[in-house]
Amino acid sequence: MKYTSPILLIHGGAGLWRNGSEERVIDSLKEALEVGYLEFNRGSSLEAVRESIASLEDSGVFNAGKGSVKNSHGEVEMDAGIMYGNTLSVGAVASVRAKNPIRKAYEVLQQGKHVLMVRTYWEETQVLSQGLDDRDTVGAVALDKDGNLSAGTSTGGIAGKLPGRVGDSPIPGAGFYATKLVAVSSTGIGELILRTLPAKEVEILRSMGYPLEDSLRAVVNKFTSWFGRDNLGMIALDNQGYASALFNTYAMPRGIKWSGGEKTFFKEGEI
Ligand SMILES: NC(=O)C[C@H](N)C(=O)O
Repeated sequence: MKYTSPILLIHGGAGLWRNGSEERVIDSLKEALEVGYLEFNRGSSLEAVRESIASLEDSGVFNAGKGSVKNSHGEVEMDAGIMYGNTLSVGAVASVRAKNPIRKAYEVLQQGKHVLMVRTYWEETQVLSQGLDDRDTVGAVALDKDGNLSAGTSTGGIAGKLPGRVGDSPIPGAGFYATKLVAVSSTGIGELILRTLPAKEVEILRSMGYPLEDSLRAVVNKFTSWFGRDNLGMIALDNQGYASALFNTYAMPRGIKWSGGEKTFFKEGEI
């Protein structure tokens, strides 16, 4: 569907969400939309993406930041990436410990010297583990009033992963991507996403002239035909204000806020 800018679209991860409390998840999405949207008053879409993701990281409800799952050594190692479409600037961190990995990714982008930094432990992270094994990755895409698009994703990865394992989330073209035309954030099984680069594929189709919704659908359908179901979710926004969110899993909590209103969904519902 088409929305009026500024637009902020976020997700809380595609998955089974078996033990997830729908109410807490939706409340956290609403809070993140609120916090992120405020940034449109003072910053660009990049800051809206950073702040909405930082809010989701702090909520403890998702597998990112405070709620990150543990690896096979019982430790937390997180991945995050952020991209500003206008300049194709990227900042990403992989296998790190920090309160807000998305802020560290933003710092890497602002410094402009490198794209991806690994294995830096800024702050010890409290492990929240109990009872919420279905919590999932978070991501955001935004379009500000000047027409600038940004995208970002943050995750604790996959529970029980080997130390040093890096997923798709900090890799541009895989876990996120943004240009002057389109912004995308992916969630799902990193080992499959890394081999197929669905965020970049959406960008390619959209830049060939296909509508955003069709581009996203083609990529998710191809992924499902290759690998089966329960492994991918994506959100995307283009510079015309078209937004879309598709997934092949049981649920993908998601929400959108635009100049005319706000919507949040857990399972069914069209963005
Ligand atoms: N649930 C997720 O989205 C996990 C993330 N894509 C990873 O593989 O690290």
